[in-house]
Amino acid sequence: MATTTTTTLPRPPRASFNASQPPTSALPALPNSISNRASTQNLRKASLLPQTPRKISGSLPRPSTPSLPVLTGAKNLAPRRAVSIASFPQPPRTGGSRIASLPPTSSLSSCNLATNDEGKSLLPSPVESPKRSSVGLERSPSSRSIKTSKPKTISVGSLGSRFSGDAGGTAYLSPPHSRSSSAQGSYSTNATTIDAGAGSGDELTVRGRTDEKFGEREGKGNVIVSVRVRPDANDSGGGGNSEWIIDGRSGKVGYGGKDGGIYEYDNVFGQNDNNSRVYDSCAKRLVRRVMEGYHGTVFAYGMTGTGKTFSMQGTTSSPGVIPLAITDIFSFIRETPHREFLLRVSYLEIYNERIHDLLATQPGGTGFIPLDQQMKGEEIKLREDAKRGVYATPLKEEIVQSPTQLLRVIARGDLARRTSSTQFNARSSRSHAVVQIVVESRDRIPGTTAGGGSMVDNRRAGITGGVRVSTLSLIDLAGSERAAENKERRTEGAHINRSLLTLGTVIARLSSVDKEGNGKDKDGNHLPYRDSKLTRLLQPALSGGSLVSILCTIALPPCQQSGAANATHIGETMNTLKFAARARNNIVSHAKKSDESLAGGVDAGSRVLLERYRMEITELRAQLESQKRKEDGDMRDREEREEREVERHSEQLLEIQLARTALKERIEHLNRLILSSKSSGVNSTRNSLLTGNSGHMSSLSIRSSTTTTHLARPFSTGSSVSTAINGGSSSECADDDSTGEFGDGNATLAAQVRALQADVVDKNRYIATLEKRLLQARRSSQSRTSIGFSPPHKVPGIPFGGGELVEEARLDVLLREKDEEIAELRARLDDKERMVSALRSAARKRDVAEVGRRSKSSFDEGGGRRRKASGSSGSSGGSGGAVEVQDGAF
Ligand SMILES: Nc1ncnc2c1ncn2[C@@H]1O[C@H](COP(=O)(O)OP(=O)(O)OP(=O)(O)O)[C@@H](O)[C@H]1O
Repeated sequence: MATTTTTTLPRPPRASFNASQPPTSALPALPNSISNRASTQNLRKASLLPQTPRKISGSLPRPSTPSLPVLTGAKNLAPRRAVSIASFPQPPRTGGSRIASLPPTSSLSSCNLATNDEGKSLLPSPVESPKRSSVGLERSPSSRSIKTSKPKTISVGSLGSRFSGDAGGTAYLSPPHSRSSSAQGSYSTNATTIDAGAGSGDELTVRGRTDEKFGEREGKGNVIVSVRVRPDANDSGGGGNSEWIIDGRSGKVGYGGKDGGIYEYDNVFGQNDNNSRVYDSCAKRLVRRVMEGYHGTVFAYGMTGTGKTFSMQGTTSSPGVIPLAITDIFSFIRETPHREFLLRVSYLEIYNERIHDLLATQPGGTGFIPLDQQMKGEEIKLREDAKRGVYATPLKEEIVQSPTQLLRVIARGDLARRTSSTQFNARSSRSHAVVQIVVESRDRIPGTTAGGGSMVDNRRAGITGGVRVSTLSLIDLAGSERAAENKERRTEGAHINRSLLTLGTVIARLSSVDKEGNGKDKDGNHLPYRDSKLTRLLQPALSGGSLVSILCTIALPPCQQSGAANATHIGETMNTLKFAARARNNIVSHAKKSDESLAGGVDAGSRVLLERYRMEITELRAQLESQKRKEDGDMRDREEREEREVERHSEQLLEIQLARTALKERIEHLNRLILSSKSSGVNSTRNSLLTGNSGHMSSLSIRSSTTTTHLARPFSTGSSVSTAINGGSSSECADDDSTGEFGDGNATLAAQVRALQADVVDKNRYIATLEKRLLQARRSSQSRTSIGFSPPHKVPGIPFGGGELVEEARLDVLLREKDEEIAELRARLDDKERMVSALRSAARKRDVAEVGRRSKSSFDEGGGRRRKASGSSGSSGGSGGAVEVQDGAF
């Protein structure tokens, strides 16, 4: 996973290791302390040296020389700073590549062995019988035999006997084998040939390499105890530690001085062994087993400043057990596609016998809760139940999905962890810190009994595989400090020491635990797990339910150190070595793969999270589906409603269409009416009657010419308009209006007047009709508007109902046109009326003139006759004139 975490936590630099100041701080003395050489020997016999008849395979190739190489201390080793794991760019992949890049491990990292002139060891040899030691330990079928009181004795000559003997020390062979440690006899694991499923259930059993010539089976066991020697920053390599034996090949560490002894471990790491090698040998297999379903615990033990935190956390350039384990966890997940995993992590510390949640955050996730506040709040307690074992509650657990995320979470916890400056470590951990990674896993495809369908189908059908839960605990213990200067440090130190002492006691008494596995020793006394929070928390691991790897760190006393400080340092180092030896001998692990809990078989309260999530997902899915069904139903209803709406709208549209068509037809009809009234009948006929009218009338006629062009013909000047002076019906006039009564056209004038009057009446009637229809059209338009039709779909750019508005607008335009037309017709009627009155007055004048002319001519004719026939004719003419006047006054 190519993630990078480059943030360097603002952690104060760790103090450089001061080799000139021996770490006189003490781990609590083991119950069986050794005070003198004799007692050392006894101790070896009694407890320190492997008490089980273990078999160190004598058949393994031995180095040609038994002499121990000199421990070459780190020359001018620069002080190193322990950095939080958050500062690691990305933990390098564990595996072959890393191992290949490791610097060669010294085949035997030890101090100069004190030898005599003949080259014989001057070490106070605990060897009692080379024969016994060379044969090694015989493994008993029962792991309990490991705790027999038979002491294991090892000759110095046997050191390194299990190694190839590469003098150059460049070939680092398999780490020393582990010993049997299972009560059921299924404990020792081979690095590559574990068959977890074989044998008794899921207990680890060894499948390969049972050849007895190898004696004890090679491979790693359920309990691995390793010792790591921290490089001495100031050691010039001059051999100041000549009394110490550090044999990485044989896994032995010894002290040849007073109260010394040699102890054997699964791994011994010297100054050249880096964190990567330490992880590979101590924890890699364990981590993989945890991923397969076993519980696993790794813890670092040692006095202050010896490198516990350095080993667990590491540095940017040399990541420790925790980041490397995280990398491996995710590698495993990647390599196991047929299973699905859920990881949750918690991080607690035990400080002054109180548990603090290092991941606790304020409500709402805003910031870390200071530990002081936590102390005031609800106390975190340890509880125990059959399923979960011992656990702390309430404790925040975070679900993590990537190595980076997991590293960040742990880095956050590191920041909150208590550290203080001690005499030997400027940033000494003052608390025991426990990272717990809970791994839940299950098969992606449930077994064939599950129905064989797809995973989704099976889940839908409620068929699910079981969930396996395992826990990896990574613990960095606090280092003790005896000579604390201030009170706070002393209080801390007292708590630390007490808990470590309890741990030592429990481990020491594990050897006497009865086989029933009830946590009591042979005398029926309970082991004092409850005497400290640390041992209580470690109880499941120490009592055999888990794979265990213990890394004990020591620092050899600086060469130049002497006196009391040196003695204290040596004493503390020996205590660590004894603790490690006891742990190795006494802890019995019969770790089993945890059961796969089936959803149906587990009550809701204790149901594993993965299963709970799975159930929740199923429930949510069901909810989603029912919601979808409901939504589909709603959608169908809505669609039906919309369809009905659309139908209604289209019906309404149709109605509008029909109404519009009807309106159009009406308008066309009106137009036709207007046109016909303009183009034929009244106007044309009657206007034609105006032909020959006097010129001054033309101006009146022109107004009508917009619609009747033939009116443009001017009246001929001097033409007379005839009037039916002599009576006669208008019809006659109409029939004969072109010639007039007198054949001179004057008679047509009256006919014209009549015709125009008829035209006016006609037009008035027509206007009334138009007005009536317009009124009707307006009313129907208003009624449609009030119905409030809305078009089914909104036309973009036109507001809702825009189609109707457009239609309305068109109708309005038409109505306006009609109004204008009516106004025009009225104007024309006015013209015509004026024309009629003008004609009338012209006719009157003409009639008057005509009457005058006729009177005059008859007068003239009467005077002549009177003159001719003696006559008195003047009176008759006057009467005649009176008649004309009467006639003329029509
Ligand atoms: N194997 C090592 N190689 C190089 N430097 C080391 C090694 N082990 C420890 N150191 C250095 O020694 C110093 C003390 O180490 P560390 O803090 O890990 O000790 P510790 O055992 O955790 O102490 P404490 O119990 O006080 O917390 C650190 O500066 C660390 O870098």
